[in-house]
Amino acid sequence: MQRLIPTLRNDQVDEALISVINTLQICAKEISFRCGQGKLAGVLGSTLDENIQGETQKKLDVLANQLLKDILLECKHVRAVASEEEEGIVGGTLDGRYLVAFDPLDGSSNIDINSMVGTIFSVLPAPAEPGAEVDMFLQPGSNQVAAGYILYGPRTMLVFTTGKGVKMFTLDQTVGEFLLTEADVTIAETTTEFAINMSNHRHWQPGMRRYIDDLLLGKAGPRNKDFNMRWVAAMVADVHRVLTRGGLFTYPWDSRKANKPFKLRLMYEGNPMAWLVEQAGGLADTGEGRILDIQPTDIHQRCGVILGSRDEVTTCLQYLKGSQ
Ligand SMILES: O=P(O)(O)OC[C@H]1O[C@](O)(COP(=O)(O)O)[C@@H](O)[C@@H]1O
Ligand SMILES: [Mg+2]
Ligand SMILES: [Mg+2]
Repeated sequence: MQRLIPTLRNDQVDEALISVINTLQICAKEISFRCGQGKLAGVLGSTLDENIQGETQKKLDVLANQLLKDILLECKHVRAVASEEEEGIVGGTLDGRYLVAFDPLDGSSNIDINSMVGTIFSVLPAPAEPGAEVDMFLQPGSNQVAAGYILYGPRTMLVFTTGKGVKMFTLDQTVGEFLLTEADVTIAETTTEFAINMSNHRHWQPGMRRYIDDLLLGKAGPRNKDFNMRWVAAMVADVHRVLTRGGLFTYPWDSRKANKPFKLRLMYEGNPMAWLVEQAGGLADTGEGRILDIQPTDIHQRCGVILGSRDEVTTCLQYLKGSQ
């Protein structure tokens, strides 16, 4: 099985970008080890702090964030990093060619129950002139040069794209290396599986309610087929399932909080996952357009997410537009 660096070289990925991805896989092994240790290393539970998103930070959120920051900023090709857990950006090498945005630990509520969590990353080009201001990060997802995630599950996996399809690597614990286990991931066009937090049903827009209600009617309803539902409560694991066996994943608009109609963050969750899904032949939309086309105005902004199997996403969008 092929190792990470030779695979990247085969794809003619730029050496500086290879170095950034290599740095990310070093972080991944360290975070994977800490997740595996759990209580043995005293890393479970919450801190007394809240992050910039107003959410309680878990000890592992803080630890993973610190590790990624420290290790990435040592890479001379990294100009700056932006994290879900940091208010502003953190500068690195002033003439570094890349910017890295990350969700250090996605699915934090799963940490203490020993369920799946992951790290999501997005690499953007830095502007030609040296410097490090927050505005550099405000680029649409279509500008990404690499994006992916590390899933800390029963197996630790590194999944990414550099614009040449989606590749999956599995961490071989015996040699401590990521080995290529899926060279060209493709999402089936049709599916009978969906993922949504059903407890928010009463807060969705009417179109989304009608779409999900029709899925639940199965063979007895207008869709004329039975659907299965899954919800891991970690986008990284739900998207991994979609990439592996198809499906639709959505965290749509909801009316619970007037000032926070969306939950998922564009730069750390929406964009990297959208690019992966598109590279695997699927669709990724906000409900009003392609996620990758959004021009960000804030590094912490949130967006609606509907992604996965092409035909199912298209059908969902038709319900939202009231044409179904
Ligand atoms: O708590 P809910 O409504 O099930 O939301 C789960 C969603 O929240 C998230 O966990 C947010 O990620 P963080 O753990 O990084 O805050 C997504 O990964 C997931 O899809
Ligand atoms: Mg997250
Ligand atoms: Mg997180």
